[in-house]
Amino acid sequence: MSKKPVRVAVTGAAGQIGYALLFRIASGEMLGKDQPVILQLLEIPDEKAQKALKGVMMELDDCAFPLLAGMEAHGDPMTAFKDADYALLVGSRPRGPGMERAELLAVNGAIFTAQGKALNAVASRNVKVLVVGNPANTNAYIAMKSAPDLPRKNFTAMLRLDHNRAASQIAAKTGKAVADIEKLVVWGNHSPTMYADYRFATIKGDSVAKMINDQEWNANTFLPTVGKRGAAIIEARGLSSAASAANAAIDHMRDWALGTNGKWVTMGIPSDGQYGIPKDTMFGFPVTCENGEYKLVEGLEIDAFSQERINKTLEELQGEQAGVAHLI
Ligand SMILES: NC(=O)c1ccc[n+]([C@@H]2O[C@H](COP(=O)([O-])OP(=O)(O)OC[C@H]3O[C@@H](n4cnc5c(N)ncnc54)[C@H](O)[C@@H]3O)[C@@H](O)[C@H]2O)c1
Ligand SMILES: O=C(O)C[C@H](O)C(=O)O
Repeated sequence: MSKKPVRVAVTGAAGQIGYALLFRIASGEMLGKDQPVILQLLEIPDEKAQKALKGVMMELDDCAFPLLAGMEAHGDPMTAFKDADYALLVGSRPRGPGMERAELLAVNGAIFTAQGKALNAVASRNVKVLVVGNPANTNAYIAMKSAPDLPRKNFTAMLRLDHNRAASQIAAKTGKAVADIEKLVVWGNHSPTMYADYRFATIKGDSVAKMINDQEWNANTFLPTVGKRGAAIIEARGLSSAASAANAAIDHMRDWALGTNGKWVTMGIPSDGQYGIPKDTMFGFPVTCENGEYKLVEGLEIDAFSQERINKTLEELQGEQAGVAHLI
């Protein structure tokens, strides 16, 4: 007996990340090789964008994906999000060279007010929402606050690209396999203030911190490399990350839906006050996932260096949050 299709809404479906994302969702990489999907694709109600969306849908058709049970093109979130079980909110403007992500709030923030309201009105009550559009943490906060009838825990921000980047840097430094890295976390904001923390990380049971044993490398190479990787990619590509971002979105949603078997991953989630992070702050935390729910890893020791880094990224997030009060 095959599973009933689930409805997956993706915004910005004709953009860079959308193009790197949709085919992997339709192939089963996000929700499993036994889970049929109906794609509900949202683009701006502009002739050129809708035409580009139709082109993407033609290519999806031409892949003859067995799991693609249906596809819809939309220009209005109120129809795009109807009965959505999953919503990947990518649609928004990317930054260019020399910009900080927070500068995008002026053009992107209001998108997430409207889309949060639409999710609140028409999506499944159990909808899992991932905000990718930058600045992701604050846009996820806006969407969550615009959807008062949906559980707060349904709304998340993408810190998984940062998590994957940190793991890749640690693998390179230690010469070990990236798949063997456990108990890694990236705290805070998807911005250069993020705090990639390998103090608890292990590789086949051995401490990563002890393997590396180099606080200077940690503070002056590892942290800035991970924190500024987005800008480095824009500098190199001339465009912001897309395939690696799509990959992170797949990882985030797959783990949330199908579980992590006890492995820690990083998700941007609304704080309930743990680690001194004020309630509702959309913050990168370590979580494990099981039965479609994430669970915060609590009780981790926060030393003076870590507290200083966490305070810095929290202060930045609180500033962004204060700056969008008019959008909620
Ligand atoms: N959180 C992360 O780790 C991460 C990683 C990479 C990119 N991003 C962000 O993701 C966003 C998208 O990046 P991209 O490279 O795909 O950009 P892009 O410009 O290639 O595509 C964005 C698409 O969104 C559409 N769009 C704009 N406003 C929309 C709206 N209100 N509703 C629906 N669609 C809308 C545009 O028409 C466009 O097709 C940017 O904000 C970028 O900064 C975040
Ligand atoms: O850096 C950007 O603007 C894109 C994205 O957030 C990234 O981290 O690659």
